[in-house]
Amino acid sequence: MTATILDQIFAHKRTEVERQKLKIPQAKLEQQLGTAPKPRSLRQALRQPDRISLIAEVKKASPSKGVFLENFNPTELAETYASNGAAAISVLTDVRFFQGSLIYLRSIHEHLDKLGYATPLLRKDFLYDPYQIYEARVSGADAILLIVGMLDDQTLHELYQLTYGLGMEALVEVHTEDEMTRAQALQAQIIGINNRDLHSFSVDLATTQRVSASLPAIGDPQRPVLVAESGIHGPEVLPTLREWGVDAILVGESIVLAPDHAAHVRALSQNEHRA
Ligand SMILES: O=C(O)c1ccccc1NCC(=O)[C@H](O)[C@H](O)COP(=O)(O)O
Repeated sequence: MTATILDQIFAHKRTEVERQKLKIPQAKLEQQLGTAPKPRSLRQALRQPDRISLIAEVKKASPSKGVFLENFNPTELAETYASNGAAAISVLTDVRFFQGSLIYLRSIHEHLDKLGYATPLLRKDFLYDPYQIYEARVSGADAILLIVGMLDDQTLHELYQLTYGLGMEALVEVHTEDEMTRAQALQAQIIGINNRDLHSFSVDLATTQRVSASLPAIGDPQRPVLVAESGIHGPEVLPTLREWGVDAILVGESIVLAPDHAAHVRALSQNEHRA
């Protein structure tokens, strides 16, 4: 049987993490916690009564589509996002398949901090080991991604607890109704529904509507912050997503491919409506 790209990503991630642990042991990361920047709340940034918030992604490449941006400048891109209304910024840190880096996360944090932007940063990667949560925290992440489909319940629970224990928040990503049940059992406060099937890469926006059906009703204080992820091209879909109770969208490809990044970020961020 041939390994899918997702299998290859997971296999390589394990090698990468083990190699990294030899370079910088976890104990060393733990020592750095005292001087790491204080995390900002992703949840607060995303739940706005009058609009759908934008998490804009710093995405140079993807395993399904290859390189999007040849002249890729992560700090410049993040500045464009922050200055044009993005509520939060997702930074892909996977090296091999997305051409991302933890160094980008650190430099974006420092750059935005210098400019006075407090936009929360999400470490977007395939996280399965506590080591990666410490790495995220000392590199300036305010939140991390946990993909339910790649974790057993015990690991999911442990990583979730560690994340909040370190002062960060987790975007808990699901793609199916079963995964949503597991995210709800975790009492996840921020749930992302990925419209992209990570096995076939096919994208269907209706996944958000279908998979969110079991959440508490819109307006119920128990309802988690709901993020629709992937496959969002323009602001024309925002009214529909609003009807489905979506609080935020996570967008990468359509922003980095837009001829004018700033204009596209503004178009996706400025969608005020009556609360
Ligand atoms: O983007 C991919 O092709 C991909 C392939 C395999 C695993 C994950 C993948 N993407 C990660 C993401 O979740 C997206 O980067 C993110 O949701 C933004 O999606 P888009 O707006 O469609 O770039």
